[in-house]
Amino acid sequence: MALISLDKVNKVYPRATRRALDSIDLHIDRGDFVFLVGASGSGKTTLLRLMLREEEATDGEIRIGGYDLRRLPNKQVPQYRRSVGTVFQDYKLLSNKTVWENVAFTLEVIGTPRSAIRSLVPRVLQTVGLTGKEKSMPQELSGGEQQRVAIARAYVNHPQILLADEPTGNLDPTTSLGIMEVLEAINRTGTTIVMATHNEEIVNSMRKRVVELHNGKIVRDEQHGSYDSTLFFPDAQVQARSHEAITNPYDGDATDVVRGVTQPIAMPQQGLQVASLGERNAAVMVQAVSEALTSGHTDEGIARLARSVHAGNTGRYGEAFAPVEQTFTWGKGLDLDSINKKDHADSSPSDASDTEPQADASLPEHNDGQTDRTSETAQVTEPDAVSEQATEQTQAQGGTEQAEDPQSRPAPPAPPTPPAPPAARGRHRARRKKTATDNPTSATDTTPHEDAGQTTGQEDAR
Ligand SMILES: Nc1ncnc2c1ncn2[C@@H]1O[C@H](COP(=O)(O)OP(=O)(O)OP(=O)(O)O)[C@@H](O)[C@H]1O
Repeated sequence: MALISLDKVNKVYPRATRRALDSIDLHIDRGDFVFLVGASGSGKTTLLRLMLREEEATDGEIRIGGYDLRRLPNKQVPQYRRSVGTVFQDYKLLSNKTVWENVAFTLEVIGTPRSAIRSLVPRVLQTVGLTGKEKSMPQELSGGEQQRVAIARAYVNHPQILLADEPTGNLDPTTSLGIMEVLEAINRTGTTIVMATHNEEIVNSMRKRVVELHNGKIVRDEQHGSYDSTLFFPDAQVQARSHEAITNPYDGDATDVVRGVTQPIAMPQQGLQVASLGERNAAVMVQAVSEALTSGHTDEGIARLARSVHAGNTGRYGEAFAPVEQTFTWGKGLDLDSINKKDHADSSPSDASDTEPQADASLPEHNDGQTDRTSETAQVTEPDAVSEQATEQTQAQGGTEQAEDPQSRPAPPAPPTPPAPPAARGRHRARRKKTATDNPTSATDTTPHEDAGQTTGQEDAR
């Protein structure tokens, strides 16, 4: 039975003149990775909000992970949401807490002991490339950094499902690549991911299942799909790009579609001395994602995306992205040596070495075998010692310090001019949402969620 089942779902917002969702039938199996695509206003966010039970369907059935959302009493909604991680473009970080505290708070709410939190938070932050930013407040972070905190918070409690609404919106290609690396690693731990996106390069590179919405209806549902729909925009350019996305880019023939299917990673159990369910979930998840990112196994989709980023592809719509060489890389990241090697190795196009880690990404030993579980409501603050240690570690690795000095980098090549979109595709033009990057106060003004994966009302009582 599918983990996510929607049957004949309609959604009509109050005062709306048409259905935001119209007779949606959608079934998603456990462990799937699904892209939701479609023009602005086609219903992607509405679909995600129904799955989170932020909105209720007007008609139809929604069953997710054993919960019947149409009949779920409001008092059980927070419990349901604990099994769903969310990464939405408005970040939903706790504006009055540091980066450290934002991640720690999520762990704290699921019952992770303080000792484990102290051990886990640095590892989580390292995984998402935020070592050294522990003491920063959300409003002191860039949009990409805020998004990474949101991802860190979303995955630490090992959700069954992760809903992501344009998690790479407004971010440069390299940062987007890092986010996709982490999402792909999370998916390989068994978490089902549903991600709405306008990012053509990501969809075409990853070759996951693609569900396209148009005026609230599902008009396309393809395994290993591409971004472009030839169904509604059957012009020659769209058709050619769609064919190219599936059959050609960079690494051979269509059989790569099959090779590109991600293999699940074993969730590590050994060597972890755990005291509580919350601690076990968080520790296992953090270790699994870290190992997925540092294992040397590169997912084919991520490798294609890395090559696409390296090639300077900015997507159909040619957003003015910063060049790769000027962008702080994280996750496995890209480094110039690998890129240069790749340039000279086009004779072996399936080589995925672009995405090898730049530095020793091995994690510190996990030594939190303590069982001194503290009160679930204990305030977890950022230990200076750990923070300083993390900063020193970053400096030793030449991480942020080096990357933040663009002067030391060679001048980047000018990115290629993207093709102008055909007139018929105007409705699919990538849309810039207003985010914390555009308006520094927007992240801080966001209404918090009620549960652990998101902001909860509990922190207000602190
Ligand atoms: N709270 C609301 N009240 C009334 N109408 C809404 C509301 N939220 C969304 N809509 C409408 O529902 C339709 C679907 O919107 P939705 O945000 O789901 O689209 P989307 O595909 O996510 O768009 P985008 O790509 O721009 O984020 C649109 O016509 C929109 O105007």
